[in-house]
Amino acid sequence: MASQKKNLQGLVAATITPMTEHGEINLSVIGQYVDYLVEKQGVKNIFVNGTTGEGLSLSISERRQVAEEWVTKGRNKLDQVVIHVGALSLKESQELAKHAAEIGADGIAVIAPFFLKPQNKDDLTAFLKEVAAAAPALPFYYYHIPALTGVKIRAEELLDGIQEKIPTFQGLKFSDTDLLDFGQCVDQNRQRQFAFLFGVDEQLLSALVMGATGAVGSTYNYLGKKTNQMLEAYERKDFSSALNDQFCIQRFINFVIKLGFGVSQTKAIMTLVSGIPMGPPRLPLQRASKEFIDNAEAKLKSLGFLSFTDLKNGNLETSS
Ligand SMILES: CC(=O)N[C@@H]([C@@H](O)[C@H](O)[C@H](O)CO)[C@@H](O)CC(=O)C(=O)O
Repeated sequence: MASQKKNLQGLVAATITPMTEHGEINLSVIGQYVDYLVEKQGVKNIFVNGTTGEGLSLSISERRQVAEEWVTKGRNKLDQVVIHVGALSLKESQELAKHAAEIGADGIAVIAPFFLKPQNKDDLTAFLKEVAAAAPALPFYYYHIPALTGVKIRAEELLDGIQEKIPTFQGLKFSDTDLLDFGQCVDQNRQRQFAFLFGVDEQLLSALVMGATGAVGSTYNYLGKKTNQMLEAYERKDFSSALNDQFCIQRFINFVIKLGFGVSQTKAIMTLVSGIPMGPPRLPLQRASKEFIDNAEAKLKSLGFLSFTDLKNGNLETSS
């Protein structure tokens, strides 16, 4: 059984994997990154080696090193460190799950294998069960991100009876806009103590209404403070303030989505806002353009997310 840890709730930053200019993982800035999240953004939970962390673009050895560094540097500073251990190979996924347990992570998460795909709920459950069994003392989260995996099995369907198959099942990270599916996951599992972590940052307020217990996302790296403000307003039932905060966050995300927004752009924005060099993304992703960074910076400033005094001398190498 999973050890009784306190529930994962509130904001969880989907961490970026810092890289050197030569494209190697850069562990040397992770300590600084932990302090930034805790002190500047008020974010004390992290999700490592997921989409934002380019987990699937790293070698197994790199994933182990990155996970270990976050756990080590986060000790006594972070509340929970969840490691994404999903992989196409069951064996690799099990190795990473086992490793996460050995290094003292607080939980593991797994996406659906996306090349030779599970055809139905039973196939997917069978895969997840084998991974979870490799770390029997760790809380297990299913990471639902159908737009990227192409696996469209509804989360509601997957959750039906899952704890009988996977005793360590602890919750769902739901990175999709289907609020019917999300709402039904919550509704049908009210008697269970699952964590329902929403993964579409620009729609978090709607998901809170639907019963989200927390959120995992890329923007909490640099908009954590603003999003925490929204969560606090929601908690005290000040829905008008919460909506204003969500709209403000949406204005930024809407703006960058129109410019073209993904992991590369997240790395550039985080470098700009935190001053910690995140480096380039790994191929096939390309660096964010200088034009994108200039526009994003202007928008951050106009929305009050960044002032001139906040700007550090981040390494803003760009493609042009
Ligand atoms: C597709 C994608 O990357 N989605 C992000 C969101 O945080 C997303 O960047 C945000 O909602 C802006 O659209 C997260 O759900 C991903 C995530 O949690 C992860 O990096 O594992």
